[in-house]
Amino acid sequence: MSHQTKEEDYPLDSNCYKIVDEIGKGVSAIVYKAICIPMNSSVVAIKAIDLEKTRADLDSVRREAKTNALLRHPNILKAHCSFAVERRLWVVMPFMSGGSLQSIIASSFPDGLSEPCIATVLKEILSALSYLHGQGHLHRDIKAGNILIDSNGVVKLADFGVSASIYDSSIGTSGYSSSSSSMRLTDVAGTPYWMAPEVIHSHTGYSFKADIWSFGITALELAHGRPPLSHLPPSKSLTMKITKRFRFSDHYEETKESKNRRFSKAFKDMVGLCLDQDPSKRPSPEKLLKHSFFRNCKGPDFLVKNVLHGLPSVEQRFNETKILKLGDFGEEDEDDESSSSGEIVKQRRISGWNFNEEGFELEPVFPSDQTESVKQVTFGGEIVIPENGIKSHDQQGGNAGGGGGVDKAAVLEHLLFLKKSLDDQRQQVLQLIAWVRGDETVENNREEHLMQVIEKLRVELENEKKKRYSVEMEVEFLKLQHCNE
Ligand SMILES: Nc1ncnc2c1ncn2[C@@H]1O[C@H](COP(=O)(O)OP(=O)(O)OP(=O)(O)O)[C@@H](O)[C@H]1O
Repeated sequence: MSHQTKEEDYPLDSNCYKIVDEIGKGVSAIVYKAICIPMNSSVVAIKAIDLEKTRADLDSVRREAKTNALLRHPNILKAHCSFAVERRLWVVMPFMSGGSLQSIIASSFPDGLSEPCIATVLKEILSALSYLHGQGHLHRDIKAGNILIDSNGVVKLADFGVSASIYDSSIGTSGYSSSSSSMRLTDVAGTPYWMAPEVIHSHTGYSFKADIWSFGITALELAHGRPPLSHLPPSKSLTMKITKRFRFSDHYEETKESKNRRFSKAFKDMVGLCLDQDPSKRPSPEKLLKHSFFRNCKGPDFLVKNVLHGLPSVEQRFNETKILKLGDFGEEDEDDESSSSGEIVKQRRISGWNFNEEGFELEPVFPSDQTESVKQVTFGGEIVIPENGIKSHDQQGGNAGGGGGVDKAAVLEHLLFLKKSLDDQRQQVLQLIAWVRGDETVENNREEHLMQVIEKLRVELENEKKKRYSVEMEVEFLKLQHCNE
């Protein structure tokens, strides 16, 4: 299996490439920075896809190569060539030195990018989407991780691993529902947090507007630094559960900066349009391009100055995330249903989520909620959270100590559980700090960057301590009350 673009003859032989560094890791692929020796040692990126991990998806891998070879647009990353190397498929592509927007925000913009930067990036993506849809293709995996940027601030949409053409007969009947008047896909593809509701309810079929939903989620991801509900761990079966990974801070706490951020009406309106539950009401890329949010967009230079300037290289950033992951000592697979500690957490279903335009967030919806939802998306109870009577700060506030129907034993159990989670996190941070401090081989500049990371962690730790203190107080209070009853 191999393919090559016509304009340049990149060799289809792995010996012609020299791997320089590892720069990224996806679910089933590793991305390398490499040089192509016969092409004047030009720098390339090689995505080595593990064909075994992609399981039966050889078709989609072929499709990616085929789709990619036919596309031609300034905002779409076109691979030079692809070929099999043992059990991996190497996709050789231009090296985008800024890496993905996801890796950029994770490293340097934890609270998200500024609106002018977001508008500038997203306008380019809309342009790519408009072209792609015009050619009869859906991308199906729009997210910041698939938006790459080069040293000149040029933004490109990448990763056609799950893209599909509605003209492609190779997908066959399993992929389409032909009963509707327009051709619609029915196979589940993409990454859970960014997936449109109709993609999850695959029996109803979906089409181009699923990309618009993911585009809206990507806008929130760029604005907040992470996609909505990303504190809920995804699972392959789309059953999202919180067991041991539930973090008090994830659900209830925002950072000071993110709390104080105000988004423009135009931005909120644009995202609201994309996140309409009814796909037919979501605007096309062309219509979105005319939205006032994109009116005064800047050029690539603006991104160079405001996003890329001072950013560690993509390889440095990748190494740092690897180091930080070392801090996740003993973290268990989120899909692991049989918890080794035997901890049983009661779970409570949520029926979907609402886009809260005012708060600029997707919010979980509980089946018992009486509130009228404006844009509710139902997931048929596929997401569950601990069932302990605590919903949110607002709902919890007046009831915690005053009776009023609160199940105190359950609250106590939940708070003790949270306390344990905070203890674990504290332990992990301490171990990480000790590990980094003890490593004398770290180079000076990296050390400086790591110190900043540590400082951030220290502040987080302080915040966690404060929270822990208030949780402990609450536990004591409830214990007392419990004993008195
Ligand atoms: N052409 C490229 N040039 C530079 N960096 C790249 C390139 N392609 C990918 N990367 C880097 O590698 C990382 C991983 O990319 P990859 O496409 O494997 O994973 P992902 O899209 O984040 O995850 P997944 O597709 O598995 O959900 C990206 O986040 C990006 O930083």
